Amino acid sequence: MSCKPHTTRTEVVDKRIWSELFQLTAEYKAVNLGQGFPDLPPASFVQEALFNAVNGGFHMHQYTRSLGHPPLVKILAKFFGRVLGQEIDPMKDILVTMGAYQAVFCAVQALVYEGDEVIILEPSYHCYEPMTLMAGGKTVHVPLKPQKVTGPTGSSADWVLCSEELTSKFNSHTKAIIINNPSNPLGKVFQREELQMIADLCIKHDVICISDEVYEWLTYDGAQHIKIATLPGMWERTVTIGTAGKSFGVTGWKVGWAIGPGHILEHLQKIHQKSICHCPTPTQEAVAVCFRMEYDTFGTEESYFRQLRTQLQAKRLRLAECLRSVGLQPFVPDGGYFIITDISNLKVDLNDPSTKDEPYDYRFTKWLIKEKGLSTIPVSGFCSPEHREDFQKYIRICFVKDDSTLEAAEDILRKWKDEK
Ligand SMILES: Cc1ncc(COP(=O)(O)O)c(CNOCC(=O)O)c1O
Repeated sequence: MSCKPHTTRTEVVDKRIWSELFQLTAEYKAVNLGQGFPDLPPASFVQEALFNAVNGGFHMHQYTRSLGHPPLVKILAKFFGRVLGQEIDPMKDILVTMGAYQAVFCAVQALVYEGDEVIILEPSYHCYEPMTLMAGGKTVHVPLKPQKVTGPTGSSADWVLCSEELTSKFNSHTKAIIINNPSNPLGKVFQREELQMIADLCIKHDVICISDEVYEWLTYDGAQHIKIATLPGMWERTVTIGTAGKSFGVTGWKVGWAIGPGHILEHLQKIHQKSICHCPTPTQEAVAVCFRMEYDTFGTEESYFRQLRTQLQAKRLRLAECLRSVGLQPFVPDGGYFIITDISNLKVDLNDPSTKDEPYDYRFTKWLIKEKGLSTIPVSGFCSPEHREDFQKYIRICFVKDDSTLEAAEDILRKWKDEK
């Protein structure tokens, strides 16, 4: 064994439940409400855009501009310039990445140095912590706390950010805060007051905000998505991250982006150029076509994003009603792809000795796959060991699925209820 203290940067990355659950889901052919991808085809105009790109001539099959396909960065600058109310230089203020995942990676790798502290609000998307640790940073976790829920249904708005606790975590070592709005897994849409609290602390302590907004178009019941980069003094210190995967229902295309001031983006661009260098040309061309079409209808009845919201709102309601009807307590999300539900009143005999040392929700989700054929995700898997205990009585369920998939899940849950 090497005598050096560290042999790899991956030693700091703990094993997460994800791949194990995906494997079990496949092995048991479970109904998959676990992983966040639509199991239905994208809109026809989206499919046509890729078809036309692939048949658009030889240059569509060769390298394009490393930092982003020119037609794509141009329409992203125009589209988000309008949304952010900001002049955006397509060549300096944008980086196209392999999904939002790589945009987060470039931001953390570029901006977090050995010993820097990064504040992460929990439960949080699972890549933030390992990416920070691999960059030599230190993660500082602030849990969102559930307010007392009266009645059979909670809301993602019941999970609140404690001002005193957040304030206490900012110090001279704090380099960045990563926020996810709307959030995964809670579906929380941050209110202006909460974003202002975060902004005030970032400005006071000269901290960068990495704002993961992949669900930016998916807010329900009139909830408003506010981009923190639009708050006074925040454009110059915010990296705003998005993805075509969740915007156009094409998670397999892996086209994401980071948008922010050139003095920050130049560093992300260097990480990208010295790691993967190029993103695929055809999918970038197709996403550019989709955004040009949406630009003309944005905010009108014909807007695709508005129609997508309506379609997903109905699926969200359907799943919430099913969960309530079988005695579960869902927290109806104001945004995103997922509903979390409290499972503490479900009495099941988790008699699998192989999982006895795992958190309760890990054990429950494995039992649900093996015994009932339904795949979900444990919420404590979105938490650091420090707060994992507080989140072990919830599971995450994806409602962005074909109606036939939702129906299969409803049958399993209702049959289970009748057996009890
Ligand atoms: C908050 C967040 N950021 C980033 C990403 C990654 O985006 P992309 O697919 O564009 O890399 C995702 C993708 N969702 O993951 C599926 C799941 O939680 O089951 C995400 O939810």
